Amino acid sequence: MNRDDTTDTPAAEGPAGPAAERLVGSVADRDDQAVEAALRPKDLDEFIGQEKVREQLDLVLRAARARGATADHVLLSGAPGLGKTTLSMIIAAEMGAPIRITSGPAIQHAGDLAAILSSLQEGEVLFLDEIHRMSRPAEEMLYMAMEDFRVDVIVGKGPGATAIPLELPPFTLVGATTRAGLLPPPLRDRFGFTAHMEYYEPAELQRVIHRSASLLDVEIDPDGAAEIAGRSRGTPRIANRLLRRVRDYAQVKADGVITREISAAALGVYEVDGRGLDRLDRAVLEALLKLFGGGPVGLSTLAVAVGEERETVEEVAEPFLVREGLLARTPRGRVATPAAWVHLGLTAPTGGGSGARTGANGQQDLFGT
Ligand SMILES: Nc1ncnc2c1ncn2[C@@H]1O[C@H](COP(=O)(O)OP(=O)(O)OP(=O)(O)O)[C@@H](O)[C@H]1O
Repeated sequence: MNRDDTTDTPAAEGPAGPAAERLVGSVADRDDQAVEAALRPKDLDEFIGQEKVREQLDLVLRAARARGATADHVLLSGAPGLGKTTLSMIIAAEMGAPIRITSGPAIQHAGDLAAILSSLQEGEVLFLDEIHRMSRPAEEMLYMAMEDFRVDVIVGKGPGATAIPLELPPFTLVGATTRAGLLPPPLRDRFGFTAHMEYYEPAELQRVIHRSASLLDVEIDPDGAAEIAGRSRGTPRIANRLLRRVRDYAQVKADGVITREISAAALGVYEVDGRGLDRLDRAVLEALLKLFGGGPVGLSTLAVAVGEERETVEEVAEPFLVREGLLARTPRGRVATPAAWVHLGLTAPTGGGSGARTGANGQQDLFGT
């Protein structure tokens, strides 16, 4: 199948590749890792936004505490940087339990998982990031561990192999995934509580920025925070990263106080525009509008036009452009929406010549009639 044929929801940016190096990339870089620990909310009251998730989780944890029991297993899904790791640490803190952190790709053999599980303390929280990337044998071992707090350790090979049952202390598994749809149903069904984390509203990000600014001892006014929030792509990690770059600018070019003008000027230097698009996002949109009249155009052609790999365009630039309603993936190729023309300050061509107007399969009315 031609991959231009995709009309599905784009995947979140993956952990590797160009996404990891962008100022507006949602995956943590080295710099983020150094400061994130200091910025993480420590309990549910401090955790901003995600009201429903917080309310439901609060009930789950309170009930478990009242019963003197270990909390149910929790599955957190959502894009990178929305607070899954933070929430897992809060779960442990609220339960007064230690936490062990690992990830699906780190568990390649069932034996790796058996070693971790067998060393857990009673009530411990095991945070398994990217749980959808665990190996199959480990996944199957996890089924039994989650349900019966027991694993079968296989000793030996071939016909002589024997399974030695091993009892585990009760523990809480917190699984995190950017791709809940990739989890096999038997695994998904073993979580007692599942929460989907949504992108944050600008007002919530503004609160995140104020909180982080105060922890970093940076002076910021409400307009300055609003300006950063509007460019943070709904993601607290990006908001915190942009805040740090704006802080640098405010210190070097001004008196250290972050205002709307300072935020806009600083993020202008880093080529993050008013809506959070960066150089690559805008290059893709510009090519689509200026070279192809708004489309439809195939992904490969678009990628050549911007001098990038098609995977970079598809996985790094497009998800946000689609989410923002600036670009649509149609069976005939990529099409710019009216909002894309407005955002770049360009005028959509009139008449029937534009691909955007003549686009097929339900896209004809993108510009209205
Ligand atoms: N609700 C929130 N309130 C305040 N800060 C938040 C919130 N959610 C996330 N953050 C901040 O954003 C940063 C990234 O959060 P976190 O590492 O928990 O994201 P994640 O979803 O686990 O990302 P990944 O999937 O890449 O592991 C943290 O430093 C944290 O301080």
